[in-house]
Amino acid sequence: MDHSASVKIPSSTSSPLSTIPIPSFLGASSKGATWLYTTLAIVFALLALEQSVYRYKKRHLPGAAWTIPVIGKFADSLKPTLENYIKQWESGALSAVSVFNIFIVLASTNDYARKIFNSPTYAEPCLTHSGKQILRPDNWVFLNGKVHVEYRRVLNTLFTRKALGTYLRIMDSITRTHFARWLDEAAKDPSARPIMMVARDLNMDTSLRVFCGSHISEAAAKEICDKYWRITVALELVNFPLALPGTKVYRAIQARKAALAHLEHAAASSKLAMASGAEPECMLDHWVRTLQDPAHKGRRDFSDTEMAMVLFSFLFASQDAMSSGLIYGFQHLADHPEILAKVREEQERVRGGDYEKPVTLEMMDDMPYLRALVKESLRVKPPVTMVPYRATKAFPISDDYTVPAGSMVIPSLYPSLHDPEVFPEPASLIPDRWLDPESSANQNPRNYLVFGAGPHKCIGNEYAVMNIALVLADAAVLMDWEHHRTPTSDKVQIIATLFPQDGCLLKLSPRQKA
Ligand code: HEM
Repeated sequence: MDHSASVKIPSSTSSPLSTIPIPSFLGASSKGATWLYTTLAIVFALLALEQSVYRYKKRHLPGAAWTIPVIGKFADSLKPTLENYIKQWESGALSAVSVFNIFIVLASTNDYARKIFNSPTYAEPCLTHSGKQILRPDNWVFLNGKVHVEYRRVLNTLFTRKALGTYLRIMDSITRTHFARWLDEAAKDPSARPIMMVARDLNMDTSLRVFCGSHISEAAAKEICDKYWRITVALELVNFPLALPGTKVYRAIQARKAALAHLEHAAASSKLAMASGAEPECMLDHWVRTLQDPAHKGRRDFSDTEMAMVLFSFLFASQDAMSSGLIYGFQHLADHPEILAKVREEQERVRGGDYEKPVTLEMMDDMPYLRALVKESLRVKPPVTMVPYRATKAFPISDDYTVPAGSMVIPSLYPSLHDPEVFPEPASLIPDRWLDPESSANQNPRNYLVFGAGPHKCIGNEYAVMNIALVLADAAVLMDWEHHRTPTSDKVQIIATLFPQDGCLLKLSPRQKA
């Protein structure tokens, strides 16, 4: 008999339930309903838990009272703007956000920023949330404490004055080659064009030749340069959590693998060249030679992979920051002809009118105005606005707040560099503030956080200033450039570092001397 056709409800509920004939379709849907209600209850409980955890961690810090379920402020982190960051910094010395349930504490004051940089027992750099996946978790930059100090001690030998002198010659020659190409292109099409990508290419070419000299082929250098953009665009504060094929992080990891293979090959080639008694011509050669020196104290055995990972960490740390510094250097000089005139005056004095002569370190030492300009340009538009760290344990950052273990804790550099007490007219480009030893800028070196602070402070800071200064000095004597200003020239876009939104449109021509 088909029970579904006629259901008889017994008059007395005393009948055992098992005897009630339940239609098969109703049975399935009530099971489905149970599942549905259970799932909804679990989801609801998880969402409530998510909010409670967020509020528990945030405590009294400024920040949204509720977090958007699951994704939090993911949309903001995909499209970060300087305006939003400034709003966040202005909301308090410490403030909180959450993205994909990663709890983030932002520190805006100089004291808190320095405290994070200088508390290696509580916090370690994590670069971005996916930084370890892109760089590889065994990269030396993730070391901490004594092992980090010892590793860095060896790497410091790559930035001695003697080594910088060798690099300067390479930088000078690559820069001139690129400028000749820029001018050729400009002769064919004299319209103003964005220098964003050509400046990135110049920077990548310079880095690869300084690091690897002729141990890297043209084809390999081109492949690294072409693929590097995939790494840049993956450097969001927090990425989609899984590095699945097609995601930005996945593509960045593939680009890193390709770069590492070429850099390993370069390391092996340098070892062979140095063993055969060749003269050091690049950073790798300097490194191999230093390790062979009987007077060298410390580790001597670095595998090709380890050397490649160090060079990759340098590329990773410098490509975006240097490109940003260069582009704003060009834009600032174009927008301040009076400052460009002073740079040219100094070049004239130091180079004595001979613009073909390669620039030496001694000549650079004699260019204080140029160095002041670079320092100021990096202050006005610091390439890196903040440096993500991770709290390795509960971090009592202030008397009334402890950053929960596992959270991101981010020292912000921008507010210290735009503090009006230290830098009057903070948004204005005033190189002279660095030429007066008594100025508040020079009296407060703790505020100059362009290169971070503490044990992980940028190892390439002198290299960086020297390279940007050299490029701008060569540009000042070899080219004229006119900035085609647009409504977005002064607006900032953040793609890992800061760039003018319109890519900085320049009209280039060979220098017409007065
Ligand atoms: C304008 C250019 C540059 C800027 C603004 C810049 C800025 C920074 C900042 C803010 C940090 C984090 C410091 C901290 O956590 O305290 C850093 C770290 C680092 N930078 Fe740079 N940097 C630049 C160029 C370079 C260059 C050219 C190199 C290498 C040739 C380099 C290599 C590194 C490395 C390896 C670290 C990590 C150091 C460690 O963990 O011990 N940077 N940089």
